[in-house]
Amino acid sequence: MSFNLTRDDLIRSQNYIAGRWVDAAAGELFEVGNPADMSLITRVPDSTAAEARAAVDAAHSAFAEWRALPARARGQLLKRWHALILEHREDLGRLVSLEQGKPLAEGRGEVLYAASYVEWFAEEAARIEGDIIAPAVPGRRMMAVREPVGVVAVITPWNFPAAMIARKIAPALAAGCTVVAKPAEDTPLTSLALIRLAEEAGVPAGVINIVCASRERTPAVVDAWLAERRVRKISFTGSTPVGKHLARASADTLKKLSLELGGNAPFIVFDDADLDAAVEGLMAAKFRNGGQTCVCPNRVYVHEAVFDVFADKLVARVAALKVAPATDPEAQIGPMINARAVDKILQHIDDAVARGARVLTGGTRVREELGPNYISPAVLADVGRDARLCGEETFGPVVPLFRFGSEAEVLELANDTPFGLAGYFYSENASRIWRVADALETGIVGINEGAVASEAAPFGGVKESGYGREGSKYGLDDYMHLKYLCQGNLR
Ligand SMILES: NC(=O)c1ccc[n+]([C@@H]2O[C@H](COP(=O)([O-])OP(=O)(O)OC[C@H]3O[C@@H](n4cnc5c(N)ncnc54)[C@H](O)[C@@H]3O)[C@@H](O)[C@H]2O)c1
Ligand SMILES: O=C[C@H](O)CS(=O)(=O)O
Repeated sequence: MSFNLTRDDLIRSQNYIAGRWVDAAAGELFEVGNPADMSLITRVPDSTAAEARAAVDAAHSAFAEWRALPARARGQLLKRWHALILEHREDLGRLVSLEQGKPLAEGRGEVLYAASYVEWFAEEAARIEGDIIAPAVPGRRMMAVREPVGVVAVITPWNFPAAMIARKIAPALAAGCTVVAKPAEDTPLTSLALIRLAEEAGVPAGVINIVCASRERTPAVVDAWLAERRVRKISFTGSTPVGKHLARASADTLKKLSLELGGNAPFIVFDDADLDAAVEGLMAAKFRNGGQTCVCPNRVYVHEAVFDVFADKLVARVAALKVAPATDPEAQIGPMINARAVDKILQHIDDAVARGARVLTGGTRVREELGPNYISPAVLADVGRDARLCGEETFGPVVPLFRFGSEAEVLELANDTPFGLAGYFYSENASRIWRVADALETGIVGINEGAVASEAAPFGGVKESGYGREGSKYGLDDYMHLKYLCQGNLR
């Protein structure tokens, strides 16, 4: 199956600034490749601070009119955008899989996930309300109103090229903010296509602006936004080191921050768990996007009484996973995004084995006739607690199994990380469920469930996984601030 789109104009190769598709002033480009076979897809502008500032000029100029538009009118435009995304979901799904590598079924699924955020905030726009406050003294009226923060800089990762940018732009626009966006250098095309559809939906010029930049040029583009007082907020999804950099660098202008950062999710299987459900939950949580998600289990703790049975069940399922490019309709594990990712995953495996771990299945390069980015899904047993993968996100199809004895022991292990995004556990004991759910130091907890993503839920982390929440009825708060109005001298 080819990746021919029915609308090939959805493959954009320019920035979108002030309602115009434009090249970078210096005309420089960088390549966007297909991780499945390293072929060239297209080239896009390699922007500089000049393009970054032009985008801010456009967003700032558009802000007053956009925020003055009634929120329900903004919601109507988001609904039109949502309808266009659904109308083009096949093309968009193919574009996701083409540039990111995930199996096409996942690419299609991601587009629907992205669309669900646009729909959710189209509806939330109508519920932007404030409070009337009871005054303590006569002749006074008091209220709290919610206002958009202003121009928002959106910076997104490569692993969900549709959902992550939709999860930011939708609430920003619903709130009345305008946006300057920079997608990940590995996967800019889906973002450009989504913004083409927003343009078609009638989102006014300057409300959304997107500039592309290579890995080398990205710091200059983002630093220009960090220095801009007119940029009032940064909404970032990506690694914790970059998130920390943005937090430090935005301090001079005290920008509002949303930081959706790295994870190191524990996955705990208690001796009272439904083991078949736990295996299926782990398969769903771990191997989505080939293990390249921020909420993938990174450490799997199995009670010693059920370890061998669970490991056997798991290995049977993992060994059967099909590694293939997205063009293969039976693909379950696609290529990793790039060589750096493959190297890190293999280093984690080698380090664990060097410290005594046993490889029960997988963990090697495969399908090399297709390209260098394919790894067979791996299950490791008896991994040492000093292994690198205990402290670092593997971000790949590797399941390290650890034995544990008591609830207290495993909770100490699970929380022994600077990260706190997601955690999962399987138990059929009601009292234990609430003890463990309370004790896990994460922003998200899957209880007898491995697939927790939902636009209706507040998504975000604690500790060094960042702060802020995306999605849910709380999702607008990150793009608004409260203003207190006090009117006196009333008779
Ligand atoms: N919490 C979440 O919702 C979530 C979602 C997806 C990915 N992630 C995390 O993102 C990481 C993987 O994504 P990634 O490799 O794209 O992360 P990354 O931090 O390398 O890149 C994310 C974005 O930041 C940009 N960037 C990189 N260096 C920068 C710099 N010095 N200054 C400004 N911007 C810079 C990149 O170009 C990209 O657009 C993982 O840690 C994963 O856990 C978190
Ligand atoms: O990789 C990070 C994503 O936010 C995971 S999810 O799709 O939101 O679950």
